[in-house]
Amino acid sequence: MRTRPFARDVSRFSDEATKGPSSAGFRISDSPLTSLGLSSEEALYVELSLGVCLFIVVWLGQRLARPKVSYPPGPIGSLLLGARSNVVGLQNIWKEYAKWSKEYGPIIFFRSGSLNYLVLNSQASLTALLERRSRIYSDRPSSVMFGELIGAEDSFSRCSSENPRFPIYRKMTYEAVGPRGVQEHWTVMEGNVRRYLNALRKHPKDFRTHVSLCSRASVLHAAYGYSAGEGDYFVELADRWMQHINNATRPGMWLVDSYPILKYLKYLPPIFPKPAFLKFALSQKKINHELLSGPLNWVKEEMSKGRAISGLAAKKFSEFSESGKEQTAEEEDIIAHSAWALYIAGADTIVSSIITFFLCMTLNPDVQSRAQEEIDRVVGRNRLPAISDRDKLPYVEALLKEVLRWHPSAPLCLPHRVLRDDIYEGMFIPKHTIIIPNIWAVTHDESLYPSPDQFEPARHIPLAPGEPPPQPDPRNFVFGFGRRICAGQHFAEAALFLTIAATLATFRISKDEDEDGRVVEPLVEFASGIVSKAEEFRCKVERRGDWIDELIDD
Ligand code: HEM
Repeated sequence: MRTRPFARDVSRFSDEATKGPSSAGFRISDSPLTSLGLSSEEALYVELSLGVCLFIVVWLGQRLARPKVSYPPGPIGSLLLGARSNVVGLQNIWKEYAKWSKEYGPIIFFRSGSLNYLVLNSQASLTALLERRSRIYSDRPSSVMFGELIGAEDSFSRCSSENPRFPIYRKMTYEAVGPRGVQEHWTVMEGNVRRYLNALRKHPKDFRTHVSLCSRASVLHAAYGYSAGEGDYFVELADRWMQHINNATRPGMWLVDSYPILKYLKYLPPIFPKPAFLKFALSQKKINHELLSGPLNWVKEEMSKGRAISGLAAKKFSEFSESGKEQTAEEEDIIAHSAWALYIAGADTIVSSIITFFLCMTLNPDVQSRAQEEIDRVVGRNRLPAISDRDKLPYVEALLKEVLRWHPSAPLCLPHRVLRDDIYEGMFIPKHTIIIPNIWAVTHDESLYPSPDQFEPARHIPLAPGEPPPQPDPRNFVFGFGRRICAGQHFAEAALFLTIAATLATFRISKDEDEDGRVVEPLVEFASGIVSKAEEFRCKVERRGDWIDELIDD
């Protein structure tokens, strides 16, 4: 491993340097070389030459002491842009990365400007690095775009693992939506699911809009105790934010991150047109501010009127006022960012998975019938499935896992960064390399999931009672890794189960027909971006019978 043995002594040297030559008591005429008959100028030249030789010897020694390892294989790309030119602009880049494995192996290294990237395409490398070495692999890449230009470096999902805020964020969200905290939200989720079913009954073609409102309403309530309704401003704002940012967070997207000098273009006089990346930064900054402060101001206003509200933000504000401690601006900012993280990270990921579920049901009528048969048998037709039914519905549970596997809503996870130089299987991974965990490649790895493109929930059901399922649980990958694992996994699973089970209990999803009665095949394509959703596709959503009206009436 490469070490820097002199780094620790730097402060000592700089201390002496600041004292200056007189305090160090050193004068050129004191040099022992002058006693050998050399003039003071000659002594100075000799000493400088010796210094340079010593530096070269130490530098060479360090390089030779470094183990003989090479970088992992990968594409080189163009001279100026590195492999950035190979990745930016490609659709569904996770598939391209997975294909690269055939040429380079499961671990791929490439450069773009000043940045190094490492794509991990295999379960083995993800587990070995991001799980077992999570202490050094849980950092996030710093970004000129999202840091200096937008000012989001301290936000939860972007902050460094060394940022003192990081453990506080994790603790706050764990309390709010971890295995115990999530139970407080079940009733609200069930209410939102019932409203969603009602909307679906009235306007089945608009299922995407109903799914989006249902999921966003649940996370808004968990974060701020806010109840969202149709046409809600905060729901619309989060949708706008997602559309704006989803593609913008792709690794290698911003040239200013690879070439930070470009940031100085912000000082161009106004007569020059503003470059597109600066325009993006400005509008993103504005919308971030609106999202961060809007719902939080609503919480403060409600609390100032003496109204009791739930949610992470109100709970934390109340804890401060009850303790009698003055809350600092920094503490308020931490609460704001924790609540914001739930609001932002939570909704679109759930929406993506539920829309994937609609697509899978359109394509796989047999799977749908089998799940409905299980629900009818276990839950009956007199009530909607509740969270307490989850253990009793193994096929629905397997279907949920298969939705997460078939199209993970965050196919490339969020990027991690390694804090120091590392070596893995004889390959050198330099400090600050950006790690791209290719979740999609793992959930479509033929050796783990035979026929990976087929939607087959049975792969998650044990062949005999008490045995483990035949194929790995995709939840071990789709929610991320190590210390950065998704903070809302328990919340997400509960929301997904309730929405999927209730939809199956009450509606039938099938292929649509055109005006001439011909079957329309649904489009099976997914948008690129950090959260990837199925593109618009046609399907038919019908009530399973009149009896469902009684179940879903408010
Ligand atoms: C199907 C639903 C969801 C999926 C597939 C998902 C997936 C992920 C993934 C892959 C990451 C990155 C993990 C890593 O870097 O290793 C992540 C991070 C995160 N997720 Fe989720 N997520 C979902 C729902 C939610 C929900 C409902 C919430 C909150 C209510 C949430 C909150 C977060 C937060 C705060 C982070 C950042 C964690 C950090 O940086 O330390 N997620 N999620």
